[in-house]
Amino acid sequence: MLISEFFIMVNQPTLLSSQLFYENRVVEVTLNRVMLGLWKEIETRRKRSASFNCISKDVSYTERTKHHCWRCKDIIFHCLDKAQRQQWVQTINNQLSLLSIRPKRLLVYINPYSGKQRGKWIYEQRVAPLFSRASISTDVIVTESANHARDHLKTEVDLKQCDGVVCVGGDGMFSEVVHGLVSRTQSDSRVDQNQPNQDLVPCALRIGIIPAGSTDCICYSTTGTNDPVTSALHIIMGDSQPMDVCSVHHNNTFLRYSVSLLGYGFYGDVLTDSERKRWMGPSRYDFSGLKTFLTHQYYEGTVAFLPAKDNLGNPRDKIKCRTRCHICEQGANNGQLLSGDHVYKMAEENSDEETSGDGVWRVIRGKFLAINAACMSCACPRSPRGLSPYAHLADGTTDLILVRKASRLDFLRHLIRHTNKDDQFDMSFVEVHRVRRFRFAPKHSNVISEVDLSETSGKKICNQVCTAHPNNDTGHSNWNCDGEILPHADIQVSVHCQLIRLFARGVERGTTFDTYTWSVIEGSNLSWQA
Ligand SMILES: CCCCCCCCCCCCC/C=C/[C@@H](O)[C@H](COP(=O)(O)O)NC(=O)CCCCC
Ligand SMILES: Nc1ncnc2c1ncn2[C@@H]1O[C@H](COP(=O)(O)OP(=O)(O)O)[C@@H](O)[C@H]1O
Ligand SMILES: [Ca+2]
Repeated sequence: MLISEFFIMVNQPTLLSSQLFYENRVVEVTLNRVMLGLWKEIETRRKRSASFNCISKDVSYTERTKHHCWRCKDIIFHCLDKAQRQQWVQTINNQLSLLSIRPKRLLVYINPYSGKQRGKWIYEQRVAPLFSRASISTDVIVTESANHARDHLKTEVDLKQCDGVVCVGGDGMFSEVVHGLVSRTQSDSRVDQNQPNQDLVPCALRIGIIPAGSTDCICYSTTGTNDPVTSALHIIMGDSQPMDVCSVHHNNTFLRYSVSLLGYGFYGDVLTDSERKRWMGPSRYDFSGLKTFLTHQYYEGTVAFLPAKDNLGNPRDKIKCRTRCHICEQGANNGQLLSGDHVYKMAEENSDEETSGDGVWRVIRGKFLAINAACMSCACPRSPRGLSPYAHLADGTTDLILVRKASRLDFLRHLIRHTNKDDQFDMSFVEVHRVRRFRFAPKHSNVISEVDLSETSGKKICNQVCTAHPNNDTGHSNWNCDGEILPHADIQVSVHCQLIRLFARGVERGTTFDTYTWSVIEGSNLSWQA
């Protein structure tokens, strides 16, 4: 069982301090009140972040390693006698019983078809042994169909019987769990999800993600990596990261929630095409991405948005969302989602402003290759800085990225910048706004494809992909909502600040503070050798 997170805080009151043996040396080990485990020894100079865990004869500890990954390691302390051992075990157990942040009972959903279909293996081989080592009991459900987890959470589960919900899979599986938990919380509180301006009730249970999917953007953006063991250790340590959720409505009817990407145009078309190629696994996105890029379709429509307050920075301010982010704290204090009725209409002009109860709406009309809303950075292995590198996990805003009609070459330059350190927003046809709400209305006429076959050497490929393009008939794209296709192009979106919490701590800074962080885990049979 993981007892606590331990910090080296020299002035904290000491609960227990003894000389123990470690690797044939005498070391001074101190346990302090604020769950402080100071392995004082001569070796504090080591300055590694770690947490240790007493299991059987070993003390195991988790250690932060490279690239935001955490690992479990073992260490053996030897006591002078049984009495000393008993004293340590007793004191640690007492501390353990005081910790309520660490989950003891988890409900686990595994999507066996996520990503490369290794979800079950990953859970059984890499995660379950750690949970059992930390004395966490689990109810494991391998899903049998899409929406199995969502519907189970919505209607069947006694939420009081568990301390958290874990999903093993990709962003789609996480989205299922979010829908189940958020909808259940609203129906238990008699809140009507169909009202776009309704304040929603935050979910009580935290959600853990064990990454096993195709994109794993939500896991990567909230931990800094897509490593299953790291995610398991964040769950065991009881980390908590609040997260914003966007609600998506069409004509005052609730459609879906979104926590990462809402993308119309390019990302909507990539998803629509890729759904027919699920058999290809994660590489379906590369194939459909190339195909959609060659199609070079643009869409006409009107975007209206309510800008965020100034104290929440802007999408190009270079302030990254990191553990204990102060911008997210501001967002929570602002109470970003203000209630009340807001009437706004789409302007016919290219750009306009409309006033409503809680601020000035801006209206922009144009032809767009992509309209993306990133409620978090959307960092993932394909794009390590993400769609909007300075977006925040829990500030109550989303970054609205408008990519206007541009040449294919310019669009390629823009896309490539998602994969390196260059600024993808520093281009004349791209604009980005930090917003609390937005609305999109497509132009109700067929959009003519901009493809000029004569300008590309890949004429033949281009010809094929254009004729096969899914949306040429309607002139509309689809919205990609965390990897699910939305049935309507005309949507209203509101951000709900910190509606859910994850077993994560956000992306950690690589500062010396982190390297001083220690934790201790304990097993009931702690038996140090005399
Ligand atoms: C020429 C190089 C172009 C490279 C462009 C790379 C840009 C990548 C940005 C990715 C943002 C991803 C945002 C997350 C989306 C996921 O929610 C969604 C569903 O994931 P999953 O459930 O795991 O399948 N994934 C996608 O929509 C895939 C987008 C890939 C676009 C190439
Ligand atoms: N047992 C199942 N059979 C089929 N589809 C499922 C099952 N369980 C979940 N799903 C659905 O699979 C889709 C993709 O899941 P996800 O875990 O995101 O994988 P990937 O990252 O590969 O897209 C989601 O829409 C989810 O609702
Ligand atoms: Ca946000």
